[in-house]
Amino acid sequence: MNQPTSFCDQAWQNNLALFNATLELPFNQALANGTLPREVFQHYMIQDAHYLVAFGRALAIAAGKADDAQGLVQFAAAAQEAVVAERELHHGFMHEYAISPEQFQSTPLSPACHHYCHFLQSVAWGRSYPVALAALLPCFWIYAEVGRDTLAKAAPHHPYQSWIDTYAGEDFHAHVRAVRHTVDAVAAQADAKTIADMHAAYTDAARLEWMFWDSAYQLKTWPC
Ligand SMILES: Cc1ncc(C[n+]2csc(CCO)c2C)c(N)n1
Repeated sequence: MNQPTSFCDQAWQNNLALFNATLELPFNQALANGTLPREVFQHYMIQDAHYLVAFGRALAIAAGKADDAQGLVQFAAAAQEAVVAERELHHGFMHEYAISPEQFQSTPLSPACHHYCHFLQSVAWGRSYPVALAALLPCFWIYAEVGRDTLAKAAPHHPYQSWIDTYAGEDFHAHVRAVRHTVDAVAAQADAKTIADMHAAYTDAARLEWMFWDSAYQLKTWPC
């Protein structure tokens, strides 16, 4: 008998067109061929540094909702890593791109970043552990797959090489496999309503990943 499709495999299939559209975004095309304007990467870096803190907070809340010690430890560690990654971004790219701490602090979240941050935190606070994990999964998984795709297409002597190496690297991919494994284990215990809510949360987050890059490429700010 065939193995039933896991939650993660099903979510990936359901959102494949959206993922392919993500790879086709001008931001990701230009990131791969090294032509992404410096101003766009700077804008993205500032927004992403804001995002990482909100993402870390959502992970910490999900960790507190874990129904076993393994989930607690896994997502508490991921929360710490997200914030450590944020500090590394500050000291690395922020320095390289001459973004001062004042410039970072005084730049408001773009509408897309604001939406994604608030979505993650409202799901983490207000929904069950399985639904919170499904909302957090695209952040890991889509970045890993975009990282691999970008590495395959990347021009030599790339200005954003360390970004690509972070997300295309085996360490990060092993981390993503571990998160997927936990999400599948949690989904295997969940009822049909919870699974449907998990799929909806996954798609919302995958769309917000698309919007985050699109917004960064267009240097979007608040209209008024
Ligand atoms: C908008 C946006 N989405 C996802 C990531 C990737 N990411 C951020 S934190 C983290 C987990 C642990 O470090 C991962 C995978 C990003 N940087 N920006």
